[in-house]
Amino acid sequence: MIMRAEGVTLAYGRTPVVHDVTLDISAGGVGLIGESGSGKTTLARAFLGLLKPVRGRITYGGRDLREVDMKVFRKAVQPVFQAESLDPRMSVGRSIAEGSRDRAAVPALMEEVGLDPALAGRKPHQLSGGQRQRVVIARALAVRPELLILDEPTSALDVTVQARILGLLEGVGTERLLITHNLAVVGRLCRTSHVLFAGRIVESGPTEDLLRRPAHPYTLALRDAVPKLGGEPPVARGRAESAPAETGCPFRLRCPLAVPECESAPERREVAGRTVACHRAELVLTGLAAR
Ligand SMILES: Nc1ncnc2c1ncn2[C@@H]1O[C@H](COP(=O)(O)OP(=O)(O)OP(=O)(O)O)[C@@H](O)[C@H]1O
Repeated sequence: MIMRAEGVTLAYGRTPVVHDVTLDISAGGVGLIGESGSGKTTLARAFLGLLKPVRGRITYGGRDLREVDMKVFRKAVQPVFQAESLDPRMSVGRSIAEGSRDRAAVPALMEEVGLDPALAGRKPHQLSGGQRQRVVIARALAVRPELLILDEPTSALDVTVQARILGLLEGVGTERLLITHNLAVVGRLCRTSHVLFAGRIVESGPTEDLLRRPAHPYTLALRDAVPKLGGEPPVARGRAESAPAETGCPFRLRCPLAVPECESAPERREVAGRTVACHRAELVLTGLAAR
């Protein structure tokens, strides 16, 4: 295991937005899936050491992040955010060399991510969106990190370019935590996935199982939104506008299967090889819920 969140609660000021999250970043890729505002980026920031938990802890190599040498950590764990994060005034070659301070390595890195080294002198706006995203990946790889934390690395790209970037990431081999609202993306890159709703993990398990047979109605709604690659946020039978419930199951006001029992918060429990927080998981698994 590379990193771990143990009972982590994260807040901005006094407002908690991620609640009691426990998850391991282990080999094979880990996906964090949820719609806009579910807390994915907030959790990514905590894994990058940019936001401190108000409860629980984040560990790296088994040690609390607060005790880890940040110089070592900052190289080992690299963010891959959207290409808009590139400095517009800097040539892409300089951007790539920024972390490693090794200009000589730039051509090889550019080739590694499928970019012509002749483009090194260009500014980001002189490249296509897909090329810019490759620059962001090359910049992260320049320091030979142990783990990449990828936040919606392909959502700004059209579907064919998106597929090529996913192919590139598949080939890179560095361990990854991948954040996305798109289940199809984690299907390619992550062995294990966690589904986040309103700052809580509602389902965790092998990505293949989550995609094939979701156990939580929210995962089901996300999965059924998959054909709209990079498209709109998922809807659960037209009730997507409802705010999360403050008591009981947070999804219950949007859930087509909600019953009075859902007014009490469901415990996380093991069902069919995954961990799910839903009173109705067995019903979802039978497939009846999809009709
Ligand atoms: N700097 C901030 N200050 C206060 N609240 C914030 C801040 N950043 C995010 N939030 C709030 O925290 C919650 C989670 O936001 P977060 O950006 O983590 O979600 P997300 O799942 O990554 O969404 P998206 O896919 O849109 O990026 C939201 O309610 C958001 O409004």
